[in-house]
Amino acid sequence: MEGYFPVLLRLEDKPCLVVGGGPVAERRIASLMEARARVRVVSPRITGAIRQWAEEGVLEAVERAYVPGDQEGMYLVVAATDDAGVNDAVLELARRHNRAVNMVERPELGDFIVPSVVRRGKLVIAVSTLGASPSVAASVRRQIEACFGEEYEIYLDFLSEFRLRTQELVQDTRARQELYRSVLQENVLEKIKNGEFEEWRSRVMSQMDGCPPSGPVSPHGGEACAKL
Ligand SMILES: C[C@@]1(CC(=O)O)c2cc3[nH]c(cc4nc(cc5[nH]c(cc(n2)[C@H]1CCC(=O)O)[C@@](C)(CC(=O)O)[C@@H]5CCC(=O)O)C(CC(=O)O)=C4CCC(=O)O)c(CCC(=O)O)c3CC(=O)O
Ligand SMILES: NC(=O)C1=CN([C@@H]2O[C@H](COP(=O)(O)OP(=O)(O)OC[C@H]3O[C@@H](n4cnc5c(N)ncnc54)[C@H](O)[C@@H]3O)[C@@H](O)[C@H]2O)C=CC1
Repeated sequence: MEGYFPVLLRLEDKPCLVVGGGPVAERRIASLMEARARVRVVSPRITGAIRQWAEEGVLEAVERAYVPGDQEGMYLVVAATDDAGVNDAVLELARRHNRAVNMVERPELGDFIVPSVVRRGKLVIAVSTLGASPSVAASVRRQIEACFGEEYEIYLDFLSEFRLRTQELVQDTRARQELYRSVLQENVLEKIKNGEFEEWRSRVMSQMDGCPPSGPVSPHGGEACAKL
């Protein structure tokens, strides 16, 4: 189980097939939908949650045994049945068409494995033990969750906005980097936690807006357009 390439895959609107409709399939479907993939699930039995998603129209559920034609046009495939023969057939056909497959019961045969994930808005932390122990992956994930709270979502949204604004307003690369570094030195996470953030943020952003192009501003709350 070596030689994996960790990536974040863009799946928005991509057709993805999940074969099988048990609890493991349900977990895969939930994360595919979070990535806004177009999910088709094929399985004679489906969990209550999958049924509900189908009724809400957020996925397509085909309630019968898998047939090869189900894979047509699919970008990515999850073989999640409890039948090794079916999972093998899914894998074999997908290989012939260069589709990426996740094999939930013998992951070493598939093309990718699914990590345990912490999401705080734009902060995404994926943990994997490469299948050695999913329980350890979940335990590490819980420890990380305790270290990186919800405040990171607001923090990264702000940094993203600040970065775009500085790119628009400050042409000089060095000045831009200095400005960005100085905002990183501000204790923004603390401000978010103790309720001072919104006021500080609007002050910083309105200083930015009031500046002539190329005029750096100070995020310290000092004078607008002051040189750093
Ligand atoms: C290879 C992989 C599949 C892939 O993606 O290709 C895989 C494989 C297998 N898991 C098994 C069992 C369990 N899996 C979990 C939980 C999770 N499993 C997940 C991922 C992965 N599991 C991939 C490797 C990830 C890595 O190692 O880093 C998570 C992260 C994501 C998700 O599945 O949604 C999610 C945690 C989410 C979270 O909480 O953060 C639990 C605990 C629980 O359910 O609470 C148990 C029972 C306890 C135990 O066994 O540890 C079995 C044995 C089946 C059997 O023997 O019957 C196999 C098959 C095998 O090992 O052959
Ligand atoms: N990757 C992981 O995290 C884990 C993997 N597993 C393994 O994953 C497999 C699935 O686990 P569960 O969802 O708990 O199993 P499950 O037995 O609850 O569900 C199996 C599903 O496969 C469907 N199925 C069976 N034959 C089919 C066919 N010909 N075409 C389409 N669908 C078919 C069934 O209708 C059912 O919905 C098991 O083999 C288990 O060993 C188990 C636990 C965790």
